[in-house]
Amino acid sequence: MTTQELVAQIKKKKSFLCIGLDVDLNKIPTHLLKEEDPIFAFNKAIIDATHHLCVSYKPNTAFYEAYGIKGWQSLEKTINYLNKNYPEIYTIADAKRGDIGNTSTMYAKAFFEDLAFDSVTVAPYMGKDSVEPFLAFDNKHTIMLALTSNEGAFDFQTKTVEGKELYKQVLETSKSWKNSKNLMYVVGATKAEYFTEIRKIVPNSFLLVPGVGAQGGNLQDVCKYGLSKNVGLLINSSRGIIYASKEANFAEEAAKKALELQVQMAEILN
Ligand SMILES: O=C(O)c1cc(=O)[nH]c(=O)n1[C@@H]1O[C@H](COP(=O)(O)O)[C@@H](O)[C@H]1O
Repeated sequence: MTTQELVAQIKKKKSFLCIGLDVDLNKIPTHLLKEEDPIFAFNKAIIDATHHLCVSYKPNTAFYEAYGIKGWQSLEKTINYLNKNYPEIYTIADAKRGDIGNTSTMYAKAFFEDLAFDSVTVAPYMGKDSVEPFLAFDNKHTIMLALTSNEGAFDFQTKTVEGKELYKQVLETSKSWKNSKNLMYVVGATKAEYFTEIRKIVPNSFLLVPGVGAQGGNLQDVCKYGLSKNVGLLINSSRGIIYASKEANFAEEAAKKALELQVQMAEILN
C-alpha cells in the first residue's frame, strides 16, 4: 500500500488506530482453546469486530514464533485473511529485523513477498546496508526504531554521540539512504515530550507510535506534538484493546475499547 492510500484510509475512517495482534494463549477466552487454531480464531473475531475502527493491524511476530510452526501458520492465516477480506487495511509485521545485506534481503522477502505484509519493523543498529535491502521494495514500508517506548530507550537512544542524541542521528542519517521515501519510524507514546524535536527532523514521515494503553502513553499528548500535515501517525494499542474481556463477548468488548480511541481520533482530525 502506498503512503497516499494509507492517508486516504485515515481520512475516510477518521482513524489512525493500529491494533496490535499480540496473542498470548494464556490471555484469550478459554472456549477458543478448543478450536483447531485458537490464535487465528481469536484474531479473526477481533478483526471482524474492529476493522471499521482502525486502519492497521500489527501482529508482533514474537507472539507467533513462541508457538513454533503452528504459531507461524497462525500468522500466515491472519495476514492472508486480512489481505483477502480487508485489502484496505495497512498491515505491519512487527519483527524488528535487520542484519548484513544479503540476510536482510531474505528477511524482506519473508515479510513483503511470502507473507505480503505492507511493512516490517527493523532495528537501525547495523546501519545503512542492513536497512537498504528492505527499502528496495516498491510500495512497502520499512519502519525503523527511532525512540522506543521502553525504559531502556534511555540506555543508548538518548545518549549524546558526537554532539547529538543517537535517536536524532538515526533519523537524520537515514534520510540520505536510497529509497528513504519508504521509511517510517517508531516513536513511543511514552516519549511525547520528544515529538517536537523529532518533527523538526522528519516533518512529514509517518510515525508508528506504540505505548498507548497498557504502557501508559497518552493519545492527546502524542497528537499535540506529533501530527503532521498528512496526519503522519499510526497509534498502536495491543493489550489495551484485544484483552478487554476474557468472556464470550471478548470481540465486542475489544471493539468498545477501539471505539473509545477512534472517537478521540475523529475529534483530533476535525
Ligand atoms: O515496534 C513496536 O511496535 C514497539 C516499539 C516500541 O518502542 N514499543 C513497543 O511497545 N512496541 C511494540 O508495540 C506493542 C505494544 O503493545 P501494548 O503495550 O500491549 O499496547 C508490542 O507489540 C511491542 O513489542
